[in-house]
Amino acid sequence: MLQRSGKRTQSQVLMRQSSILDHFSLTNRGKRSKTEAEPVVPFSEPEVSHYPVEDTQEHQRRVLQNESDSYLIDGPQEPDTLLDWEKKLNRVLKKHFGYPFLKKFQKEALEAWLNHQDCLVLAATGSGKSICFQIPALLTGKVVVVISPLISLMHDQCLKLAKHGVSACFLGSGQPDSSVEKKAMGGAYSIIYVCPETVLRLIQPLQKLAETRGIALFAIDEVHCVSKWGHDFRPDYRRLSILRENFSSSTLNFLKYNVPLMALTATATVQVREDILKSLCMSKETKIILTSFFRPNLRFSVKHSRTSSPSSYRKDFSNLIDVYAGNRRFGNKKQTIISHKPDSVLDCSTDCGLYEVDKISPNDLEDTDDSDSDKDDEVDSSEECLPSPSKERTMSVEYLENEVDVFQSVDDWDVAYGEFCGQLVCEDTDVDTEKINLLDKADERQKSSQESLDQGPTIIYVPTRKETLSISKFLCQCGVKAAAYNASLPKSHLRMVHKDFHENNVEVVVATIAFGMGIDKSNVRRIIHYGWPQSLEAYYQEAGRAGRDGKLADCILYANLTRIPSLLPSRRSEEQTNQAYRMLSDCFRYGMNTSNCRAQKLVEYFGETFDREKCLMCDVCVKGPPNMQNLKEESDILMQAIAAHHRYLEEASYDNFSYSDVKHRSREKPNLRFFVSKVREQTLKFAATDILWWRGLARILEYKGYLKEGDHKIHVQIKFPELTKLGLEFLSRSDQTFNVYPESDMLLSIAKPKSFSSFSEWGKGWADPAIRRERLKRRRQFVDKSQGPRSRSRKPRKRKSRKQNFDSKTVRGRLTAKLSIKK
Ligand SMILES: Nc1ncnc2c1ncn2[C@@H]1O[C@H](COP(=O)(O)OP(=O)(O)OP(=O)(O)O)[C@@H](O)[C@H]1O
Ligand SMILES: [Mg+2]
Repeated sequence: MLQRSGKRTQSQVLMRQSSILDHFSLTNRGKRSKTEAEPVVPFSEPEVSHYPVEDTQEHQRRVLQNESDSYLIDGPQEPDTLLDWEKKLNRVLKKHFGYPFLKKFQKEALEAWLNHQDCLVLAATGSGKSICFQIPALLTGKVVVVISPLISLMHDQCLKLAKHGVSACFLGSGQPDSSVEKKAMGGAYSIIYVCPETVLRLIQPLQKLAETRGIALFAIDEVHCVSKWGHDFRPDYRRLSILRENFSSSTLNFLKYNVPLMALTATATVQVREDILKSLCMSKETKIILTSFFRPNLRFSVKHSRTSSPSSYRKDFSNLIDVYAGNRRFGNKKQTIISHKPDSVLDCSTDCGLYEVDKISPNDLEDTDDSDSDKDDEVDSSEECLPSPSKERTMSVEYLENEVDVFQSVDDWDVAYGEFCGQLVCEDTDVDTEKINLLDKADERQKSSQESLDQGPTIIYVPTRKETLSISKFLCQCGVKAAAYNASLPKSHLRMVHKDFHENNVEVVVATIAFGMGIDKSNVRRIIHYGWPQSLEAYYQEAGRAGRDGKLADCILYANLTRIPSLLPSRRSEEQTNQAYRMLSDCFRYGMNTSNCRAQKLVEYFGETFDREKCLMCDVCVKGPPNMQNLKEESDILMQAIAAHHRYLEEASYDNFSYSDVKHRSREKPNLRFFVSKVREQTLKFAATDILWWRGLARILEYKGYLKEGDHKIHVQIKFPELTKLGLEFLSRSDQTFNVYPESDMLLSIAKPKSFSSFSEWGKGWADPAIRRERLKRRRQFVDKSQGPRSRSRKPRKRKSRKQNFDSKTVRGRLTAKLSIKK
């Protein structure tokens, strides 16, 4: 029975010196003989129950025998054993995980837990956060409840634990499977993974579990999902404050201490951290364990690409194709790339280079479009690649809308519940500690900047579902074992791709963000982002799938650097939209950066002070920044145009721009393009300078605090520039130099002025006074001629009327008119 106890204050609780014994005081547990042989407990795939429900007690006894270190469970403990808990930890670590020692942050997290403290662990992707919450179960024999956002993640972790001899189960949010759930609540598993929706439903049974077997810890993994300011907000995570309320010593009188909360993430900005602490009602004494987010073995780079067509694919993936398909392409072309078990849903044949999901019943397809009208012209639809006529549909590009996966859904697989019984297997851990240590040294990293990568798979992240199919199809046609992964594909397919990926049967997974969090495969060698990510949090989280064995890995972002990225569609409040724009803007700036070490930019984004000068491996560190340029003249002229328009300097000496019609036009909010047209009009020298270049300069000026956004909204790139006070000061200092590194878009506009111009040649011509005069002259002649009898087709007349419209209404039209009047 659960009883309410008299209230005990937190300070009273904290006054008592805690000891490890407090954690080991088990209830309802019979003593066991140390000589008893360890049972061999079979490991099961999800949804296979090996123990009938009534065997729960017996099962629990066996689990405890198998998993926990006897001296920790059975008293009485000798004093030296208690003091030397580190030794015990190391023993558990070696026995179950095969690691020689704990990392510093892991030890700190465990110390916080031993002190009954809540703790927030912020550590890099792949640093080993999971062990922080897994070990308490092994040390105490109590249960650890882990709240996790995805079935796939929970499944993978249970599977790993089973191999490490730890029993675990996962409870998704689908139809409850009473047997697994009941056994879990009866204490049959050492670790229970549960999605937030389900844990909210299970509060009472969990309270009972806390009284019987005991709950050592609530771990909230991927805790950035709590925050509205994060990149992966889940409303159900926010309701997890219920854990603090319901598992505190003041609510449950059998508890001496609150059940500690351990929250963990690899991607939380300072704002997100504060939100987490508040939203989960974590205690004021919460220990914050902050380790470096820096991953010394990841080689970051950004490349320009249109990322939109097979011609871009050919160019951008040629290296990848060489790496994986080099031999196969020129060797035995007819070989079967993947030989699967007969029931596999995946098949890949090089005959047509197609990796297709075959014979998927319509019921399996969710959120996909039935019509074939949504054909993608860019995708090769040669006959052999088309789905065979069948009542059952074949999955192919034609059936997918150009939809996006905005977040990873909890039920990303076709299983909702699973149980895994621990059986120790000796596993080779891929972690090359020596290599990691080497890569932590600057000179070794510098050497690695040119090194080629070891063998291992690649993940390509794309924004839309359609691209997952078109790119994986393209790669398969080139002989690469590639698979698509997006939330609209059948869940059985997704599970199979996971399996094949982990078993090294797939070389490249082309995925939306649905294949993000929790992918813990040690030897992923490349993470390619093909298109702008929506935030640096998401980018770093996904990039973190690479090089988890500590060896060198590439993280390449291909993006169209000439385009301002847009937000992917999603339901957002106004506040969330602003935040989403802010995050996208940070991401855009990361791509535009040409002068700062990429790794430095990334870790500083998460509030870390980068303690070394550079990573020495990223594209910026290797190539070095471009030449610095003194852009004082260009900045002045742009800012003068802005200042003149906004009447800041109306009577001042900057009357190069005599805007008599400022008042008239002040109702229109002038954007950057407008000011650039002013500059072009006034200064012959800049008549042909591309808008891209000015866009870069405006961004730099905004970053320096000289310009600000004029419409008080958040844009990815400054849109309606206005001068700040600082900008006015800057403008008034004529002697000053303004040395800056041109950014990516500026460099591109210089390197390829034509192809990256967002003004047409026609438009550019209007900006050049000489060309404009010539054109107007020709137009007058044309008009004179056309006074006579004429026979005209409809099209030119239409064009003319559009032009007239343009002339009378738009800014450039007015400029033209003004100039022609002057003339
Ligand atoms: N003390 C240790 N010594 C060596 N390897 C370790 C240690 N702790 C964990 N690892 C290894 O680190 C890898 C990553 O662990 P884990 O999945 O817990 O990372 P994570 O920090 O949770 O990453 P993510 O943020 O991506 O979820 C695991 O495969 C594990 O084998
Ligand atoms: Mg993790």
